[in-house]
Amino acid sequence: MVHKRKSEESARAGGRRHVEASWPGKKSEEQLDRYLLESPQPDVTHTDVWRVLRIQSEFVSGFGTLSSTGPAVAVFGSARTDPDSPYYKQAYRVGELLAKAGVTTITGGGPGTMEAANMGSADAEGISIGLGIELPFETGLNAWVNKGINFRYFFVRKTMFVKYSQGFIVLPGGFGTLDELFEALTLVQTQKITSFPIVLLGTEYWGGLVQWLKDTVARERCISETDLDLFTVTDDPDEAVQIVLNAGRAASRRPSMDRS
Ligand SMILES: C/C(=C\CNc1ncnc2c1ncn2[C@@H]1O[C@H](COP(=O)(O)O)[C@@H](O)[C@H]1O)CO
Repeated sequence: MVHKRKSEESARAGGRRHVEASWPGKKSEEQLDRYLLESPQPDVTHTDVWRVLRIQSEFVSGFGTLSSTGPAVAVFGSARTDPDSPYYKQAYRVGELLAKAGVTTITGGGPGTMEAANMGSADAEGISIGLGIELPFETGLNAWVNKGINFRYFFVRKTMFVKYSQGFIVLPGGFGTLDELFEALTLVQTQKITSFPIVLLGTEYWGGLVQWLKDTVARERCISETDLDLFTVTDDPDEAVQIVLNAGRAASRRPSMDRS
């Protein structure tokens, strides 16, 4: 069982959380952000141009805050995972193991799986980063993040996950988790990033998707058979962490791993 109260107190009392950048965002601003992703409309097109500066500043702020990040692994999974769920406990264990190995845990900074991984890391005295996202329904960073940033743009935030982590461990999740998983798979498949381990934790949960990738996606030649080797599936958090750490060590012996 995880020690939620103890760790909440230690995270809060120690004042270790450091939220670097946050944009509270008025409603009208949020609406304009939504327009950015919609088809061009005459009355807001000119604001898109100015919005680029806002996007740019989010990149600058993210790079600035995270540039000192040491070895790190990103942990993903459902925002809705209940503390009683076995997935929650697994995420906690992943964070704990990473911290014990001297590796930073990076999550989306939200509830559920993210909270569990951040808690496991914080309880083991690790560096526990949360890359939060501004949402119409505000959830805020969880209490176990000791270094946090709030992003407005998902695509800026996703760049940070890839740039500052050595691999992804992905627990059961919904659209958000699948988005993060498939972004990484696409980047590795297209060799935009190399030596990037991706581990799926939960054979039962991921089994159907993996089978579909094999039986339909690969068979229809929408991916190649070798693309199925770009990820590993396990039920063991220790093995998941080991796979990512071993791959990281192997990569660090190679001359270049530039993800800029
Ligand atoms: C839905 C709820 C809260 C949402 N809060 C989030 N905070 C931070 N990051 C989030 C949040 N929701 C999704 N994410 C990102 O996507 C992944 C989880 O998405 P899923 O659809 O739940 O699988 C996660 O890894 C985050 O990076 C309150 O229930």
